[in-house]
This record gives sequence, structure tokens and C-alpha cells, in this order.
Amino acid sequence: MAHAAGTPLGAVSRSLSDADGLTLAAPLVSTVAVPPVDRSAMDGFAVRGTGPWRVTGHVGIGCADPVTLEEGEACGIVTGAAVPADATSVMRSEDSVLLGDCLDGPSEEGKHIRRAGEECKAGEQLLPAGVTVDPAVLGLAASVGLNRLTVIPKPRVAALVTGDELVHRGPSGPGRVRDAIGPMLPGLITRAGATAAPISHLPDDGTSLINALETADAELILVSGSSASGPADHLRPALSALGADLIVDGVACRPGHPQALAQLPDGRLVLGLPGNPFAALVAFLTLGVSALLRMRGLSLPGLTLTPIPGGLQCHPHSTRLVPVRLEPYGAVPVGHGGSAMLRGPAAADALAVVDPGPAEAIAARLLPLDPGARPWAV
Ligand SMILES: Nc1nc2c(c(=O)[nH]1)N[C@H]1C(S)=C(S)[C@@H](COP(=O)(O)OP(=O)(O)OC[C@H]3O[C@@H](n4cnc5c(N)ncnc54)[C@H](O)[C@@H]3O)O[C@H]1N2
Ligand code: MOO
Repeated sequence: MAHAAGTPLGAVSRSLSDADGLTLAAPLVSTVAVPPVDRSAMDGFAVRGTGPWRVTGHVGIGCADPVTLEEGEACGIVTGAAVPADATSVMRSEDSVLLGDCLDGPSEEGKHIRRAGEECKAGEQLLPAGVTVDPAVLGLAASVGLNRLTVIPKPRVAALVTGDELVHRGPSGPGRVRDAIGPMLPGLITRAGATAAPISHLPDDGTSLINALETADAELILVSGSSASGPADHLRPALSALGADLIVDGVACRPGHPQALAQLPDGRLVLGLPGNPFAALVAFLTLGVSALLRMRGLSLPGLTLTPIPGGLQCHPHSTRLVPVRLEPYGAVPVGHGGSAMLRGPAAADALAVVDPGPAEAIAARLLPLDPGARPWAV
């Protein structure tokens, strides 16, 4: 539901230096053949016909107009240089025997020549729309001569951290709780392929929350610490006052059950992160990441099933999210997985998604703790 609630953002044109991590909104098509000419794959000699050969010249890397070779002639050549059109092969320097201008050594028709158009032809589609631009994609785009890419921009995410009890330096104590959600959010947001606005800290006050929701300039607004039904939990009343459509009103999972996802009348999404820090993390990794994937034009990846050799107790009605370490033989719980704790998730590689049931699970799907990581197979 969260994925379906996201609206893919419109395509934009970006220079290669600004496109890393974005989604291709159009196929990547080469306008040219690559390589554009036959190129030498080795440092050595381009030769024509059978040897021995007479060396008549040299082709440097920047030479745009290479020499022509007659039968029995050769020229020195470097890796990447254009091979003379009439050369039949390239011989590596270490295989060659050169006496004066007389060259001998092995040669085989077409050897060590990268043919024009070997990587792609002009007009060939190299990648479909929907691929995430990564460093290899950027290098490929440059090597086929592109300066810009048509991509889906990053969604913008604003975060409102609520709680009169929160402090931002020093330890928790009576009446004061150190904010542990605020420090998690920028890294989660950027790893999820979005842009993080500076975090706003709000008091437990309905009017402040309504004002902040009205003015937040973002496609997704996170609100932490007012998701339940206590006297200071203003999220649902604020959403109702703003005429929002409550899309997800609680999730049958532990931790994270009071999480909520709503859509404001102008289309912006609001995600309620429960105040317990591990529950907030779970809500972001599930509802938040799903909505952002859709905004980025990406589908929901399937999660890999992995064995849990020691077994994990199922909850009778709710899906459990359990911090686990990944070993070659399967997932091992790391403990400290209470909803108010981050010790477990901080030590874990992933969350095991344990379906509800009457007994123990011996396998579970894996949800990456890094929202930028692809779900993996172990
Ligand atoms: N009557 C009910 N009470 C509660 C329910 C419920 O269903 N009915 N659900 C519990 C669960 S589960 C969770 S999770 C929390 C959700 O609470 P809220 O989202 O309303 O948040 P608060 O009440 O403000 O805080 C709960 C807890 O978390 C601490 N907190 C809040 N923000 C932060 C932060 N940024 N960093 C660290 N810790 C934070 C806060 O001090 C409280 O201890 O509600 C349960 N109650
Ligand atoms: O969401 Mo609460 O998760 O169980 O502490």
C-alpha cells in the first residue's frame, strides 16, 4: 500500500555529475558506435599479411589519421590507438623480435584488434528505463558520448521530530530523553535515494504540528513520536484537521505497530514514526522506503528467504522484525531487539521478517537495514 501511495516524480535532464543514484527515466541509448574505429588492444605492432615485416612508422594514441600498410609492412602501435585500416592483426611487444626495422613474431588474423562497434552500434539501447544510475552507468554513459541523462530526481523528505522530553546533547535522565531518532534520519533518507531537509524539532503541541505539516516542502514528511493514542500524541488529530486520507492506520508488526501513512489533500505523504527508536527505524524501512521507491520510479524488490538455524519464536498475530547477523549458514539473532532499543539493529546486518504463526520459524525473509542495499541472497 505504501508503494502504491507514492507518485513517481517527473523526469528531468541532469548532467552526469548530478545523476548518481537517480533512476533512468528513459532508456540509455548510444548515439554512436563504440569503439568508433578499430582500436589496438595491446602495445606492440600492427602488421599486414605474413611476416617478417618491415616497420614503416608508428601510430600514437592521439593519431586520428593512421598510416596505411602495404603487404609485409608493420607499424608500432599503442593500446587504444586506431589500427590502420589495412592491418590484419596486432602483435604484442613482448612477443615481437625487432632487428633494425625488421620485425618477426607470431600473428593471427584479427588478433588484439577491438573492432569498431564491438561494444555497441549507433542507436543501440544499452539500458532500459528504471535502472538506478551508479558509477558504472555513469562511466558507460560517458563512454558512449552522452553529457546528460534523463532521470527521475530524488524525492525530498522533511522530518519533524516531536517530544517535549527530548534533548539533543548529553545523556537521558529523569524527565529527559536523548533524541535517538533525529540522528538516524538523515542517513536513512539519503541511503533511500532521497534528499533530507534539515530536521525540525517540535514540542508536543497540535498547532505546531499542523503548521509544520502545512508548510513542509517535501514529497514525504516524517513525524516521529506522536503516533500512539496518548494525550501528547497529536499526529492523527492533526492529519484529520488537515483533511488527510489515512492510508495505513497501524501495521500488525512488532516493533512498529502504531505507524501510520497518510496523504494530504495536495498529495504529500506523511509517515508517522513511532517514538520508540527501533519502531521508528522499522517504520522508515518498511512504509517509508516503499513509498520512496515508487517516487523514484522503482519497483518493490522481493526479499530473500534465509534459514534461521536456531529458530525464532513467531508472534501469534504480528510479523516480527528481528535484528540478525548474517553467517554463511543463515541468520543469527543478535538480541537486544526491544522496540525502545537500538543496540540490536546497530549490531545487525539485517532484520529477519518473521511471519506470524503458532510456533518457531526456521526461515525468514531478510530486510536490509541499509535502505540503499539491494536485498541479497546468502
Ligand atoms: N495506550 C497505548 N500506548 C502505547 C501504544 C498503544 O498502542 N496504546 N503503543 C506503544 C508503542 S508500541 C509505541 S512504539 C509507542 C509509540 O509512541 P508515540 O509514537 O506516540 O511516541 P511517544 O509517546 O512520544 O514516545 C514513546 C516513547 O519513545 C520515546 N521517544 C520519542 N521520541 C524519541 C526520540 N526522538 N528519541 C528517543 N526516544 C524517543 C519517548 O520518550 C517514549 O519513551 O507508544 C506505546 N504506547
Ligand atoms: O511500535 Mo512499538 O513498537 O512495539 O514499541
